[in-house]
Amino acid sequence: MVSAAAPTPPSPELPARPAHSPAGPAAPQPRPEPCAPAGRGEVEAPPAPHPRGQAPGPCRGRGAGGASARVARAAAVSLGTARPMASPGSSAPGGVAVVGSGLIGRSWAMLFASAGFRVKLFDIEPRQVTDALVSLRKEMKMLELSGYLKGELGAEEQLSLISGCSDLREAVEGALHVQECVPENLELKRKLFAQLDKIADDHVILSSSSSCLLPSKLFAGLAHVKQCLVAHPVNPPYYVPLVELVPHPETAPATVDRTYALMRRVGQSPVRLLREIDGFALNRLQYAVIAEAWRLVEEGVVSPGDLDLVMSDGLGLRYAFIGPLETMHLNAEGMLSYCDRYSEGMKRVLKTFGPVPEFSGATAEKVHQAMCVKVPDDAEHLAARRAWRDGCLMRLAQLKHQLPQ
Ligand SMILES: NC(=O)C1=CN([C@@H]2O[C@H](COP(=O)(O)OP(=O)(O)OC[C@H]3O[C@@H](n4cnc5c(N)ncnc54)[C@H](O)[C@@H]3O)[C@@H](O)[C@H]2O)C=CC1
Ligand SMILES: O=C(O)[C@@H](O)C(=O)[C@H](O)[C@@H](O)CO
Repeated sequence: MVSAAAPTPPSPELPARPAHSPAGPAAPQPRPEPCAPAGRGEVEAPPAPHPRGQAPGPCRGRGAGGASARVARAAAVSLGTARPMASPGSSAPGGVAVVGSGLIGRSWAMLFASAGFRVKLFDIEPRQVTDALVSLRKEMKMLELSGYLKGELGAEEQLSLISGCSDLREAVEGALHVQECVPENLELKRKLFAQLDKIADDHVILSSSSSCLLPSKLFAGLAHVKQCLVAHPVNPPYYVPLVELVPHPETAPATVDRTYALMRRVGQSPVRLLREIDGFALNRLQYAVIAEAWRLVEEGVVSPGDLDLVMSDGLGLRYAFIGPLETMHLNAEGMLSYCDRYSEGMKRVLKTFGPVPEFSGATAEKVHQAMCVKVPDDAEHLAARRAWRDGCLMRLAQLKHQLPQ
């Protein structure tokens, strides 16, 4: 097992957090006690869904203390999801295994560590683990320097919770949650979950980060299918809190409840899909938008640059605070009023939508060239633009927490 590599100088790509920020750099905290002997602290049952639009913030106060935790535990007992808490006096929430140390796995590792979880990183390519530990250190030190590190622990404390593993069984041993983050390939994921199925005990949650593979295909035939679900993040998960929880038809309700509670505890904003559907909710919405964006450019209606401005300087500003249904509700005298006023127009326009694009050929070239004029597609420019994007997302998240809901 390897731990985070030697310190590397932080690169402050993020704008410094304003002094009045409510969530300044985390003060050094005592490192949480080792997990209880069972190695599995429990995450309480899901708290009441957070008030509309009030995405949970960076983790604040964790462990089993406080009235809200007692209420949550009582709920856990009633839900039958309560399991032995960590030993008295220790608030260590237990261990998480991240399988696949690429783009998404690294972000998950940061999130779980920010909430005090021990994180074991595994990858089929050992170099991916060592690279991950180096890049996590750089990013977390930079976040702390600029005041955007999540959680109560300092960067060094959080980094000390993250370790690399060269053996899958070792990574999963003692974990209360496994987050799979391997490439979006059904056979690859099924092979991995078959391995996890042989290792898992009857308590651990087996979760996939899949973008849109159906749980009924991912987890078919597994002995621990009741413990399986998809927890689909949005890139980059550290900066965009939404997580879609998508159950297999046989997923136990307690599995969804425990994952919901875990996601809230690490500061994410989980939503529950009541049944599986190809593409889940986020990518069905996203692909509907992408498809019409593509058609508008392909048909010469608008340039790629102006198309993106329609979202970034138009719809996207509103959607950062209210969703499409509430937008309708507020754009008239309530939803019914909106439907009275605009449904005929919506149906007329929707009937003009063209076929599913191929996303290839001349249009792909045209859009690619337009994107490269703005962001050249070499690694350095792409990384710099992602850093700029992440800085904007962090400031937006900070603003959302400061605004009354
Ligand atoms: N990149 C994105 O924007 C988002 C991706 N996702 C999903 O997250 C998952 C991972 O995506 P990325 O992190 O972007 O991929 P990635 O390619 O950056 O990382 C995948 C990692 O898995 C490792 N790997 C491959 N086979 C493995 C195995 N059998 N056991 C352990 N490790 C293995 C690879 O070495 C690599 O390090 C995919 O299912 C993807 O659809 C979800 C939301 C957003
Ligand atoms: O866009 C995202 O961050 C997520 O919805 C994803 O699952 C993937 O990036 C997806 O868009 C790839 O099609």
